Amino acid sequence: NTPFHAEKVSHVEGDYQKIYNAIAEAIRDNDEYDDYIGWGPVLVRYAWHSSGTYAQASSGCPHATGGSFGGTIRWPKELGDGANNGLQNAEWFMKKIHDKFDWISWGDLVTLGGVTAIQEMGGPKIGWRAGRKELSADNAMTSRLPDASKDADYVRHLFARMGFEDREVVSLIGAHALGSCHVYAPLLPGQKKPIPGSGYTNRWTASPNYFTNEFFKLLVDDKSWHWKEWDGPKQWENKDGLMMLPTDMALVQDPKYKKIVEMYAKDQDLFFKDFAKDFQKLLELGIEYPKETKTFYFKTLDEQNI
Ligand code: HEM
Ligand SMILES: Cc1cnc2ccccc2c1N
Repeated sequence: NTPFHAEKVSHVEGDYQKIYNAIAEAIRDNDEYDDYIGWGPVLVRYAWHSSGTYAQASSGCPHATGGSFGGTIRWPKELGDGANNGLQNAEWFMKKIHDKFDWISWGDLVTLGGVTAIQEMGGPKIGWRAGRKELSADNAMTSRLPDASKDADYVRHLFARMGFEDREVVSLIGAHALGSCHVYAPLLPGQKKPIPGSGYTNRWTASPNYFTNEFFKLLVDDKSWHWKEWDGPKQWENKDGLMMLPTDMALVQDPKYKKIVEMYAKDQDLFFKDFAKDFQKLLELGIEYPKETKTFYFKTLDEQNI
């Protein structure tokens, strides 16, 4: 029940490595974005949001829908979904890359951006396959992405719709070691009025632009979590002013999720191995690839001495 068939592409790994390098250099050269968190985290969220609209075939809907295949997150209807607040910035960043490499499909570009960001922030190598295409705005998907105010049962159900089980859900949400939450999205160059973010606020982790298992350690080791006293949406806060969303804290409120959080808090290598597999699965939801399609593993800038 994969609704979309990837096309056989004419470009080779080296061509995509050039785009990887352009994205990676743009991340490195614009490090002041979002108070020096940089562009990495929002590009990861952009790739995840373009993919997380996927729904398996169900009694309600006879065939699978959504996912990253058509690059439909670019269309105002999908990008304008409240859950995507702030991702206009990622779109602005990626348009500048697409101007230089207009041969790549938007669906491939968005997911390649997520892979590049994870690897350039010290994360594991993520396998990536080309062949997504451009679908029109009437394929845009809304109100499929998760609501952060909910509990563990809601999270389990929402990710089951995408075909993920408990261990995959926990590893994927481990990406919340990265980046921040924003009442208003960071200003773009020349922008006067900020656009709304998710409405949550955050002081970030100690290393918001390095991919680590710190999210899990914070959940397990820190005993100071309490409800934040403020007039914004309910969220948790610890003694250092760090935050957790209700759906983050749900991962240690639910006994099954909690066992997995403790496992990743103790073993960063295991987290990296699982995340690499699960993030590729997320970015490829709903897509069938020709059997001879090669999986590319890109080199980081450091590995190329660039
Ligand atoms: C229950 C599931 C999830 C919920 C409710 C959720 C919710 C959120 C919210 C509210 C923000 C703050 C956005 C902002 O204000 O800028 C955020 C940020 C982020 N999310 Fe998630 N998320 C979920 C799962 C994921 C997954 C699966 C990934 C990736 C694999 C991910 C990656 C990120 C990243 C990297 C950021 C930081 C973005 C930035 O700093 O601009 N999240 N998430
Ligand atoms: C420590 C922490 C917890 N939750 C988050 C949710 C979204 C974005 C960033 C987060 C983050 N740095």
